[in-house]
Amino acid sequence: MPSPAGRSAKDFFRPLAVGAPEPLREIPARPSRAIHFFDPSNPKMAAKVPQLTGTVDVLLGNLEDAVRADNKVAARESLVQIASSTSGLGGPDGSAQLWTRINSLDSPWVLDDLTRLIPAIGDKLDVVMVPKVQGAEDIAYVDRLLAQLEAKAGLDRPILVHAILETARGVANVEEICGASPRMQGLSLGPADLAADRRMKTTRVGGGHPGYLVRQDPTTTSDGVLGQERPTYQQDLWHYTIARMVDACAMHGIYPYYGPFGDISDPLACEDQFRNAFLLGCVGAWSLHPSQIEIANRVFSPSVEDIRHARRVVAALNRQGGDGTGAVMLDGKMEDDASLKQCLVLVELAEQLAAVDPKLKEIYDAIELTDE
Ligand SMILES: CC(C)(COP(=O)(O)OP(=O)(O)OC[C@H]1O[C@@H](n2cnc3c(N)ncnc32)[C@H](O)[C@@H]1OP(=O)(O)O)[C@@H](O)C(=O)NCCC(=O)NCCSC(=O)C[C@H](O)C(=O)O
Ligand SMILES: [Mg+2]
Repeated sequence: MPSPAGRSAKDFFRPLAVGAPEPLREIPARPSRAIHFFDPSNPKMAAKVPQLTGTVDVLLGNLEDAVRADNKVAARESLVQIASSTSGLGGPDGSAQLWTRINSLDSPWVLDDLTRLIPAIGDKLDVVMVPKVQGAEDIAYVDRLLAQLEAKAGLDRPILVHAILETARGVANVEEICGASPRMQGLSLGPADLAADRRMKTTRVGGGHPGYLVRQDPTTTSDGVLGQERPTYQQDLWHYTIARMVDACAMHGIYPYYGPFGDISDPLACEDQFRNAFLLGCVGAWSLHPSQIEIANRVFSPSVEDIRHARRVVAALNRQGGDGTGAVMLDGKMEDDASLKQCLVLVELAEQLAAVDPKLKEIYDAIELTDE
């Protein structure tokens, strides 16, 4: 059966242009806890890039929304200059990955974004983020164009594609978007555009809303008097979309991310939003301001307690049968093959992060298990 993008299984991993690099069979699990956005046309932000390179997993030169229309060309040119001159940025050996967010596919800038960036800095660019993706057809367009540009530039590794989920149609088509190309690296939630497209009645960039709540039922005392206290509980506006995104990504072996949290002055609520996403299966989030990098790095790294517990479960199941099967009691709780699999997700993530983050490696290496 053809894939949604129209390719049969046998052609799925064929390059889309003669001379283009072979598509990857598996998307590498490169740490990307914070995708840090900067406007390359803003001299102050551009000047901060070299010092951010050692502190963040991904630096993203943003060309789309938040870049003024009269700065689009300057942003693109500045990104070329930054990528060419910043050591440790981008490419297979970069200490920080280099991503860009191109303009939307219906904009007057996107064609020049791709035709300028790929020949100039295609060897440095790890991922191209595509905004406002509606369906597999949008990915197919970018896929073919990238293949042609890669072939022309003589690149030897494929540039990956990341889609932002920020239209109602995009959400409806989320599974076909994830499976549209072997270039698909992941998805981010774009809560601001999605809210507008859905005609939600919010005015924020991500996060919760005090009006979206559940109120406790009225209580009555034994003599039938109505209680005064009716606590309310704020609900998560984004739970449904993030859960759909996580399932679609997991099904296709690619990575889900929470997007932006616009209230820079509320680090606590930002941390909560990021943590909800982490617990639901996301691997990272966007950082819009340098202060959000530390929040994302911390939240999307498993805690010492999580890793200690996960290793204890692995050790307990191994002690029992040697092959990790069966069931054991640990701290009064049953642990079996399924909890072992969850623990392994955390242990593997810790190993991947420790490989790029020496401080974290030291912390994880120092964890002692007391059961043996
Ligand atoms: C939000 C900001 C406009 C705030 O900027 P500013 O007022 O300058 O903040 P500060 O004075 O606190 O900044 C301190 C210094 O840090 C530099 N800075 C600020 N932000 C960044 C950054 N992202 N990268 C690098 N450096 C940064 C400032 O220049 C100050 O420097 P100095 O004076 O020399 O000390 C600003 O942070 C900003 O514009 N951030 C990026 C916004 C962005 O990318 N938005 C787009 C993504 S969200 C989106 O598109 C919505 C989504 O698509 C959806 O639909 O949901
Ligand atoms: Mg948007």
